[in-house]
Parts: sequence; C-alpha cells; structure tokens
Amino acid sequence: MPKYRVLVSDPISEQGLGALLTSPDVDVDIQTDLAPDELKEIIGDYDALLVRSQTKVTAEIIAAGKNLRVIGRAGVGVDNIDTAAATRYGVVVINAPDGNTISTCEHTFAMLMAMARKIPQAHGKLKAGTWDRKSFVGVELNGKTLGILGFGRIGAEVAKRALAFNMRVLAFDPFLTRERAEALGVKMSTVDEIVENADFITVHTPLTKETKHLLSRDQFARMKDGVRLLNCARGGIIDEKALAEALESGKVAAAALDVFEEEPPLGNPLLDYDQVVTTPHLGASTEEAQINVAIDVAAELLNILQDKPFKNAVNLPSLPGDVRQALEPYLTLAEKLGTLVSSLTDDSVRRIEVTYAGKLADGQTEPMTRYLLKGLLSYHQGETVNYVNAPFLAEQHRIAVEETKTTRHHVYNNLLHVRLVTEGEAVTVAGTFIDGLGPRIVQIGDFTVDLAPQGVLLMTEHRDKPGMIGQVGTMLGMAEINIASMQVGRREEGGRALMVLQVDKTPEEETLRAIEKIADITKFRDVVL
Ligand SMILES: NC(=O)c1ccc[n+]([C@@H]2O[C@H](COP(=O)([O-])OP(=O)(O)OC[C@H]3O[C@@H](n4cnc5c(N)ncnc54)[C@H](O)[C@@H]3O)[C@@H](O)[C@H]2O)c1
Ligand SMILES: O=C(O)[C@H](O)COP(=O)(O)O
Repeated sequence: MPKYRVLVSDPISEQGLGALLTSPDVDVDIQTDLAPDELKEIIGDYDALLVRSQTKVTAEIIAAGKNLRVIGRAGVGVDNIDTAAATRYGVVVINAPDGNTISTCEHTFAMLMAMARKIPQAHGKLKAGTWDRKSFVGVELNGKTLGILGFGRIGAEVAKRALAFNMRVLAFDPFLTRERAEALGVKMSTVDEIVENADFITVHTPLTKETKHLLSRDQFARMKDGVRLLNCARGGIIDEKALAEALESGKVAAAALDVFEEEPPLGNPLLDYDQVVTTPHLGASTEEAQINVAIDVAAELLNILQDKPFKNAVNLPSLPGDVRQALEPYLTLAEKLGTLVSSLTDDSVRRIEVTYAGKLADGQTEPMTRYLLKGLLSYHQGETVNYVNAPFLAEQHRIAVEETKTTRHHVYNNLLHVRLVTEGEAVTVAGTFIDGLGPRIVQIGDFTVDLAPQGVLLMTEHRDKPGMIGQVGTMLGMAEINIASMQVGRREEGGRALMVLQVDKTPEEETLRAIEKIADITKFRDVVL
C-alpha cells in the first residue's frame, strides 16, 4: 500500500520519473490539464506536487494542500511557485537546477547564430517560394563583444562557447570573482561597461525585483547602435516596451527571445518585428534535459518523502552532504533541547539566546538554530511546525533569536547552551555530543545533569530533604510506571534540588497531578523527547 501520493500537473518525462513511478511507497497521478480550480480542489489529497513552469502554484493552492509536504520543480525557475507561501505553510520547494543547463545554453547559442545570420527569416521566405539572397546579409560573431548579465550555470556555459567562436566576453554577476573570470577567459565588467561596449548582450539571471527591466530605456540609450539582444532566461529582464521602441528606432538591430513577460505572448507586438527571432520557451526542451531534470527532481522528492537528506531546496539553506553528516547529531540535540527548554516554562517566549561553544562555533550554526526553534515551537504547536517554517513562525510570534559563538569551553569540547527568556523568567538547558556516548543533556536550570535526550522525562524542583525520591517513586510504582534512570542534584544541603526521572511511558494525568501536589515540590514538569 503506497504511503505517499504525488500529483504531476505538467508534462514531465516519465522515463526520468522512473524512481517515483516504480517506488512501492509512492502513488503517482499524472494530470496535466487541470484548471486552477480543479487543482485547488484535489491538491488536499497529495503529499507532493510536481510541476514545470505552466502550473501556477499560488498561495491559495498551497493553503488547500492540507497534506502537502513538498513542491518539486522539474527545472530551474520557481517563479511560478509562491515560495513565500510555501515557507509559511511549511512546504519544502525543490528544483532541479543542473539538468537543463547545457540545453538552455545550446539554445541560447542557436538563437545567437540564428539572429546573427537571419536564418529563421531566410528559411521562411525560401519555404514560401522566394529565392532572396540580398535581404539576409548577416554579421559574424568572430571578434565581436558578447556581454553576459548573470554568470551562473547557463551564463558560464554560454561564455565557453562564445570564446570558442573567438568572441570577447564581458561578464557581470554579483558573485563573479576576478580569479574565476580570469580562469575562464572572460572580463569581469560592470553592467554599464557591458551596456556601452557589447555588440551582443545576453541575460541569464533569475527574474527578481533587482533584475526586472535590468535592460530598459536608459540602458538602450547608452548601447552601441545596432546592438543585438538575447533573452533565454525570463521574460521581464528586458523591458519589452523599451525593446519595441529600440527596434523601431533601429538602435537595437535584432533580438532573440525565448521567454516573455506574459506567456504565451498572444498579441505581443514584439512578435510582429521581422528582426525578432523567437521560440516558445524552448530553452530546456531537449530529450536529455527533460530526462535529467525529471531524474533529479524525482530523486529529491523521494528523499524528502522518505525523510532522507536532500540538497536542492529553494526555501531551506542547502548543506553539502559532508557538512550535513557532521552536523546531524547536533541537529537532533538542538531539536531536543528546544523541546526541553520549552517544557520548563508556561510563560510566552520573548527571546531565545543560543550559545554555540567549542567545536560547534567553527561551523554553520543556522541549521542547529532552525532545529532548535522547531523543537521549541512544536512543544506548543505540534505538527504544524517543521524545519521549513520554524524560523518564520518564530518571527511571526516575535521571538527574538540571539546567537553567540565562543570557540572555547572550559569543560566541554562542544556545548549548545540555550536560555529562553519570557516576560517573567529565564530558563536554561545545555547539551553536548560525546563521541562514543552520543548526545547528552548536561544542564537543566542551574543544575548539572547527564542524560540521554530521549524518552519521557519527569522533572521536579523541590526542597532537599529525606523521602522526596521515595514519595515520587511510590506514586509511579502504584501507577505501574517503570523508572529507567534517575538523576538528582542540589544546590546545597536542605536547599533547592532537582530530580529528573526517565520513565518508560507517560503517566496518566491523575498520577502527574498527584506528584505535583507532593509537599515541597515547587515545580513539576513532564516532557517527551
Ligand atoms: N528558457 C528556458 O527554458 C530556461 C531554462 C533553464 C533556465 N532558465 C532561466 O535561466 C536563468 C539562469 O539559470 P541558471 O541555471 O544559469 O541559474 P543560476 O542560478 O546558475 O545563475 C543565475 C545567476 O544570476 C546571477 N544574478 C542574480 N541577480 C543578478 C543581477 N542583478 N545581475 C547579474 N547577475 C545576477 C546570480 O548570481 C547567478 O549567478 C534563470 O532565470 C532560469 O530560470 C530558462
Ligand atoms: O527555468 C527553467 O528551468 C526553464 O524555464 C524551463 O521551463 P520548462 O520546464 O517549463 O520548460
């Protein structure tokens, strides 16, 4: 009996989806002609949704996906998915960023050459019966300058091919370093330098607030006369109205467009220009790319559904496999400490102060804080909290999160110390990971303890006096609750003391309340870790 239901709502290579289609854990439904309302109506039945760029995964659809855990995009761009809404609802969004790089780069190059040599126009005329050689004089790429805006996977591949054609390549990307540019034989440039010096300009950025209309009237005015532009990334990076004007004036000699601000671009005036070479968003449309992206997204989707590590999440920081493996024990520890510290107070949380000490301070701490918040919030909010939405929910509850790192600790080689501050009190816990022993809780309040963070914990704060352990033990015995381990500590003889019992199952409410009422018990808590 399959455990998970996956809906595929866009055409995705079935060959590539093999891992999902053959998994006994998964039931896959392929329905590629759903209207938005139909999708909204059925999405509640599925654990995962798999799309390309056609399906608009809106906040409304995500909200209706009561069981939705993951949205997979068989491709790069996730602009058709409301990722902010997915984060709010705790849904992981994954993509397949590598599988269509070469296809899109080759398509860009095909468009570049088709535009330079007017191949589609000549082809159309000849097919229509006219042998016209004088209207289709093109330009060479040899010796020309290509400007690349966005030097990620596709941009860098385009550069390699342009260099092979003896073009000079100028590149701008906020993450491009001089060393990498030099190693690849391209000149690191500013947007202005590209705009003013390039004969051809191609864009390979995502569409964001910053890249929307990256090339617009201002830039066109400063371009070389007769410049040629390409967009095989996302409609809207080049301002379409400004482009039409520049084509009209002759400032831009030609454009090659695979993507549009509105798709399909019905009635878009750009289609009327003879100088515009165009394709209907075909960058990733090769047999190879479609199989690759489907294989990648199917494998990741399966990993997520089966609670295995995954790497291509768009709304979660990605961790390389070895980093994740090294962090794994601390992630569990952090989550358990979050739950434990939450169980120590009834007040509403204002601030959480996390200190990473010793070895822990050297590496990435964000994932541990994320797991800590998940443990902390799910103590009160249960399963609605997960690793995706925990930081968002903490922010929504106005819980300030403060992280401190200190590379040394006088006792432990690594220590995760958590102080939770409420309106009226502050509670503290700490844990460590000891090789060969595993994760340990080493502090509760101001008491030193040594406990494995697991199972049912009963914790009392009481006055140190004879008979306290006996009374609690007797009550548990009467309720047939077995005690697996016990820790006691005190500040001083006759002063405040702590007792932590690890028991085999959670006692009935009646037993818990009876223990709470024992004279001289000042605080009693139970928690499942
Ligand atoms: N036409 C298609 O069918 C098709 C296929 C695949 C990808 N794409 C699109 O191509 C684009 C690039 O894909 P990729 O796989 O190379 O992505 P990528 O993430 O590897 O590269 C994008 C690069 O753009 C850079 N960038 C972001 N903001 C920038 C800015 N303001 N100025 C300059 N650079 C900026 C980023 O730093 C990054 O290096 C995306 O928009 C993707 O959706 C289109
Ligand atoms: O971002 C992408 O991967 C491309 O735009 C491909 O989109 P498609 O899967 O709809 O062809």
